[in-house]
Formats: sequence, C-alpha cells, structure tokens
Amino acid sequence: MILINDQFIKRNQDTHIDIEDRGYQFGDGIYEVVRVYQGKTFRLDDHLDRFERSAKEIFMELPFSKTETKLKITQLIEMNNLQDGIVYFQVTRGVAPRTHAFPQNAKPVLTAYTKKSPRPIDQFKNGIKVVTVEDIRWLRCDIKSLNLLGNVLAKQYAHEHQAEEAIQIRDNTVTEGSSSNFYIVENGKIYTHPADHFILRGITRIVVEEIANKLGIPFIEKLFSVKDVYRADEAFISSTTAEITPVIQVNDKVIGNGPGPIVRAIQEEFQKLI
Ligand SMILES: Cc1ncc(COP(=O)(O)O)c(CN[C@@H]2CONC2=O)c1O
Repeated sequence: MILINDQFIKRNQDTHIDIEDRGYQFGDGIYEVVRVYQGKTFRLDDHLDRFERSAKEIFMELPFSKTETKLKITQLIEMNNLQDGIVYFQVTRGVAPRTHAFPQNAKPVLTAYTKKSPRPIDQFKNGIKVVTVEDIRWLRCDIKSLNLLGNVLAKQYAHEHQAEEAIQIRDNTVTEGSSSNFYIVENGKIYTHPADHFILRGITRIVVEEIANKLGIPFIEKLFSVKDVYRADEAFISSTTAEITPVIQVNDKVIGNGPGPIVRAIQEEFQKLI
C-alpha cells in the first residue's frame, strides 16, 4: 500500500500525482526517510520534528498534525508488514496553475511509501571510498527539501568515480556528503561541520553526538579542509540508511589503517540502540 493524503491505496492501482503538483514542477516540498528495524521506526519523533521545522522554514502548511502523521506512517508500516527497510514521506505545497509565487488555495499533498532494504553490513564492516566535489547547493541545506539536484549531481559524480559517496567542499571547507553527514577523527576526537545552514542536521548525527557523549569521546563542531581529512586517523559518514559507515579512502588517499577504534565504538553503541 502507499499513502496519498489520508488514503491508503494499492500501489498498482491507477494512482496519479497531478502534473501541476508543485513538488513535481518546482521541487516545492519537503521529505523524510525513516529507518524501520524489526517493524519498529527508529527516532520517528526526531524526524517528524525536523519535518515540521522544514515546513516552517519554507512557509508551508502541513496537512496533518505530527500525531496524525505519526499514526499514518505507523499504519502504513503495519499494513505493508515492513520488518526491515525504510519509510519515505513527503509533503508538497500542492497543485496549482504554474506560477513561482505561492498559490492562493493549493492544498498540500502528503505521500508516503515503504521499501524493504537490507542494512549495508559489508560497508559497515569494510568501509567505503568517497570522492570530493564542489558544494554547489543553495544556502539553506538545513532544510530537508525536495530540491536535491545539487545532491543528485554530487552522488552521480561519486558513482562515475567508483565511490559510494561524494563529500562536498564549500570555500575550502568540508560540509557533508550528498546524502550523509561527514566526520573525521583525530587524536581520539570527532570533528564535524557545525549544524548551520550549510548542512542538514542529520538525525543520525544527533545519535552520533549522544553516543560520543556517553563514551566520553569529544564531539567537536569545527570547520576543516580536505587537507585535514587526509591527515585524519579515521573518517566516517552517517545517515538513516548508511547508519555509521567508515570511510577508508578519500579520492586516492587512504585514511588511517581502515576502520579505526572510534568508529567501531560508535558502531557498537549504535547497534545496541537498534
Ligand atoms: C544532505 C544530507 N545530509 C545528511 C543526511 C543524514 O541525515 P539523517 O541522519 O537524518 O538521515 C542526509 C540524509 N538523507 C536521507 C537518508 O537516506 N536517504 C536520504 O535522502 C542528507 O540527505
């Protein structure tokens, strides 16, 4: 089943999204991806809080309250008997004759679906290779909007260079991955870009900070360059789908000696949480 507003419908039915839906024409909308483990959502409240903030930041009404949205998402997971995978949901500003300014009386459109997806265990174990690209995105990357072309181009560059992720660089500073947050470890301390308008404040990033605090590992929000990355003892990314994934190579530079003790400790604690 999928969800369109307050209707649960079979996916193979004649479902349609209007050609003048602003999400389709302008990317005028917001989204969330939530992980489901053994049928239970992980940090859904945090995702819904961020969803509400994203809507507020683009001056968009949400069609349902947090409680109502939570219920619909949970019902969808149960209907589809999703055990391990993700639930994707988004709201667009709705359908209206194409004009850039906000339409007078368009109704926001909520859609959601679930997808079985195994955890990338090999990547957790062995780590991944990433490449660096220029961060060409707009200046409100803190909003989880449907405007993902910059992210798409970055990810495509990674795939064309046999890498799993592209780490974006803005003014000689490492911001984040195309769909992940990025960290380096030096002398037992974790460094990551401050949660400002230049990155998305990842839910998994919040969990990484909580785990670091629990383990007494300094979690330092600080600007750093690619040169700092090359000198790092360890590097890793985090996201709802990548969880905590070690980074063992950046461009042609090997980082440390493969997944290090800090990222392993964070992974171990994360595993306990789920
Ligand atoms: C640009 C960007 N930064 C950071 C993150 C990490 O945020 P979370 O920890 O909250 O997931 C994401 C996740 N993007 C989602 C996660 O999976 N696929 C996505 O598009 C992202 O797209």
